Amino acid sequence: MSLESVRYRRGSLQVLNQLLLPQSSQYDSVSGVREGADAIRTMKVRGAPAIAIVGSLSLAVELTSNPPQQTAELLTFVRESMERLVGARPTAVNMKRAADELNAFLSREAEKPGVTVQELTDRVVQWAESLLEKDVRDNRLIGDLGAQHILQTTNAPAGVVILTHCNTGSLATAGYGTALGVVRSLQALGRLSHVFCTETRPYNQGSRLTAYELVYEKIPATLITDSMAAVTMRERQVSAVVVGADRVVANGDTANKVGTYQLAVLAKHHGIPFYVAAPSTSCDLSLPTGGSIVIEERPSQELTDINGVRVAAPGIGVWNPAFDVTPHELITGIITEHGVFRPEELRDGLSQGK
Ligand SMILES: CSC[C@H]1O[C@H](OP(=O)(O)O)[C@H](O)[C@@H]1O
Repeated sequence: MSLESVRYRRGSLQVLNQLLLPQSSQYDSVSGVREGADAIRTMKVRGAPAIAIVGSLSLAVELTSNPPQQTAELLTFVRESMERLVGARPTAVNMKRAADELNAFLSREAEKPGVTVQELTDRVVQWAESLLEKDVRDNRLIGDLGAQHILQTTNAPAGVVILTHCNTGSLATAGYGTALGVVRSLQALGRLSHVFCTETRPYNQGSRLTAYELVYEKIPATLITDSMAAVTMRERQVSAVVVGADRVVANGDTANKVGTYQLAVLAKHHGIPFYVAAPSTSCDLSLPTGGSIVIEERPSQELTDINGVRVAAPGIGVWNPAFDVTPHELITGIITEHGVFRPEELRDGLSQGK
């Protein structure tokens, strides 16, 4: 079984259908933007960085197979395609950032004298392709910087114990992962004792995806239910909680998988450091606080049903937000590819890292 969420070569994009994991490892072809948006909306593909990468590559494959003949047509197609992709899932900022950056890039390129529509199309495709390598590079930096920081600030002579939530590994990114990247770097240093991963109801990214990644890489780990987080922190010598992010805003408030906020409250209560691991592509400094973040609400069946079988009482009301916002006061540090910052240092830290 493979841990690659995406398989891409120019003109061909395949995504690992994460709805079928861990039972089966099936790659589905994505031939264009509509299929890319559907794969994101249905959560075949998920994870803030992976959403932006698959969305952008779905545009690249469509442009490769059906290149516009006029520059004006290209500009309109790219703008409308990115709007469609951004609309697939609203909370993670990565796809919106990619859309804004690509539209700005293309506008600048289109102003250059004598540039042809084919040259512009090629530059859009190359721009999308560059996201793959950049994401893996960023994740390895996040992993190494986060591991070093945790080793320097925690006393864990027998090895570090990490509690993590949702899936933030190779299945949520182009590879290596963010919070799971920190786990991988600690493991590579021989300084990881154990990982506790939460089930992460209702989509079960923890039991289906993170557990799959940890077993695959023979990283010592234990699956717990979301409701076991408090007793695990009290009785299992957790050194640090490390989670991912879908949108970190200017004051450090962070939207992440629902259940993250309560982990932060529990970590505070138990005196355990709480870290958000996220690339700068998951940061949105245009929003001053987390109150402005749109929280996606998903179909009630994702909560009431298991494998298509209803387990909740018929007729009960359902609230199924996919994310919650952790206030910056509960966050010890934000681990980025530019460094580890306290929430109040984030804006300056990112601007200096550019
Ligand atoms: C590497 S960030 C992954 C981030 O995205 C997940 O959300 P979803 O599975 O709904 O796309 C979750 O919030 C993770 O922390």
